Amino acid sequence: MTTRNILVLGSLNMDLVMQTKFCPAGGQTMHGEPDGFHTGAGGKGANQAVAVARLSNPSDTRVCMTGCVGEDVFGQDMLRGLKQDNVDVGAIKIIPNKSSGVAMIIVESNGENRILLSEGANSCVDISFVEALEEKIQHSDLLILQLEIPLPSVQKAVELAHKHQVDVLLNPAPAISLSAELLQHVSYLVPNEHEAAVLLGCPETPPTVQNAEVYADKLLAMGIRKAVIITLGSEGAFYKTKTGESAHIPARKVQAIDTTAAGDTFIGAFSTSISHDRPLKESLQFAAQSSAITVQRKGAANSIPTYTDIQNILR
Ligand SMILES: Nc1ncnc2c1ncn2[C@@H]1O[C@H](COP(=O)(O)OP(=O)(O)OP(=O)(O)O)[C@@H](O)[C@H]1O
Ligand SMILES: [K+]
Repeated sequence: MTTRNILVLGSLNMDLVMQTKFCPAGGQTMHGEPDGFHTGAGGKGANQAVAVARLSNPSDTRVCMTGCVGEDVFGQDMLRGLKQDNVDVGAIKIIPNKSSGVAMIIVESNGENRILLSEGANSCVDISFVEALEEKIQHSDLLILQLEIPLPSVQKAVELAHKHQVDVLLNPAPAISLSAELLQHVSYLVPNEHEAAVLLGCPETPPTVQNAEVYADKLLAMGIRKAVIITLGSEGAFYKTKTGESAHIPARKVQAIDTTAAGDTFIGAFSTSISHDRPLKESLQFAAQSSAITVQRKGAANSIPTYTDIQNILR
């Protein structure tokens, strides 16, 4: 059995969530819901690393997370959580006198969210940080990236991966338009429908199952090396490869309770499967199956299923 090494370079954030009947006005102090506060480790980078680790067979896959946290309790907590999930945290840098990235989330009882982000230590993932990772990138089978760290660092990482012929999966979130210079080094581009529309300069008209192939063709034409996979929420996903293979992967029909981390689960499951050279379509079916479990559970990283959960369901 060949061991695969998957490297995730990206963000680590602590979510600080407060539930309240309504938000205080300026200058006002009020109580939130009793027991209405909780914290949860997040950031797309860390969530995707957890997803890969949980959905891999631990005997044949090693997952390494790299990025930056601050010198604070949140940073320590995030490192501890990742270690519990068997993610290698040896390449995460603790930045002195910096706060970790945080998301302050106020959830009103009518379900409306207000979110304030502070990138904190994530902004320290600069070009020199990425240059120091060259050997790690070289010895990886797949590099997973998102856009919650500075863009020049993402560009540098794809260049290093290209230099060492390492496959890159890019989840272009949050959505921005990207240069051909960056996209030409991406093997697998995995946007959701909104990110696909922004990449193509038509944010008002996201793709649907019916016309996703047109969008996938245009994204492939921007230089993607192997495949474009557009996720479509409860409609599943659509993929097209450089060689012309395409299909709609339907989502499983389930009662969704909370779709947070669905996309991260999808990417984690797909990544571990494709890194072991399983067929693309089979890898995407595994991804759809895994994320269908995530949407049936409340929460973010804690709602991502494990390899054993999937085995039990299949049994
Ligand atoms: N309601 C649902 N029922 C079943 N599967 C779902 C549902 N929503 C999402 N999924 C699965 O999760 C995958 C990813 O979802 P989605 O396209 O919403 O990603 P995303 O927008 O990146 O998600 P998020 O930002 O919430 O993590 C879909 O392709 C689908 O397979
Ligand atoms: K969830």
